[in-house]
Amino acid sequence: MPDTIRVKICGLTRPQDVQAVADAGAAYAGFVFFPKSPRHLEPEAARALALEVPPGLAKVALTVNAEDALLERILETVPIDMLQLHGSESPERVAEVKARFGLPVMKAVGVATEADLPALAEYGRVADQLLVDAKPAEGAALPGGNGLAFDWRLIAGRRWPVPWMLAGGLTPENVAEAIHLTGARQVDVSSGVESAPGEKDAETIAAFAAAAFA
Ligand SMILES: O=C(O)c1ccccc1N[C@@H]1O[C@H](COP(=O)(O)O)[C@@H](O)[C@H]1O
Repeated sequence: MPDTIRVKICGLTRPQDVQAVADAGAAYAGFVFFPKSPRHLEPEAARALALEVPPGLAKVALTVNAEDALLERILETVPIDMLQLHGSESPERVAEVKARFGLPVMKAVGVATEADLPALAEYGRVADQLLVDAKPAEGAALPGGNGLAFDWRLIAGRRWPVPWMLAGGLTPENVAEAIHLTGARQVDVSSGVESAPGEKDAETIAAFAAAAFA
């Protein structure tokens, strides 16, 4: 893992979002394939955006409990570098997706209390990366992308066997404190850099990255 902070901006929907993410010096650009999300893209639309992504910026496909047919359709259409599994996929399913599709897999794990932490160690044995996100409220429509933070002190000083990203309710205003408290070397944001659900804001993306790198 490089010494500098790596930033992921998730839920890009327009060519200007790709440009803003590249200009901000982010390391990952995320595309959401989940129809309930305001950031959802069909694979053909994602392909057009992915082709605009410059080299060096990794393209991440976010899915939620996707079946093989959807993963196949995405990967046949869109040049993707990493899969982000953001549903209730079991460790066995994570291992299966990794083996079947041959791409690095990042598994999102929701955290609300201490009781959620063992899952991180468990998924850390099968995933290539972990995404430590806030656990959504009971009955929430989306398993992520809700702008909800968790108590970062829960993971202060914790380490896992694979690289991990911090997510959940991050903004330009709080990302430096989140990094300081948790020791995260990678951060992921979606709604915290939007002017409206699904609409990324270039200035806020730049401000987020600058605050993370500071
Ligand atoms: O962004 C979405 O629409 C989304 C939909 C379904 C699952 C996850 C989603 N986003 C991921 O959620 C976290 C936190 O987002 P936020 O910054 O709190 O809005 C992040 O990892 C996104 O990749």
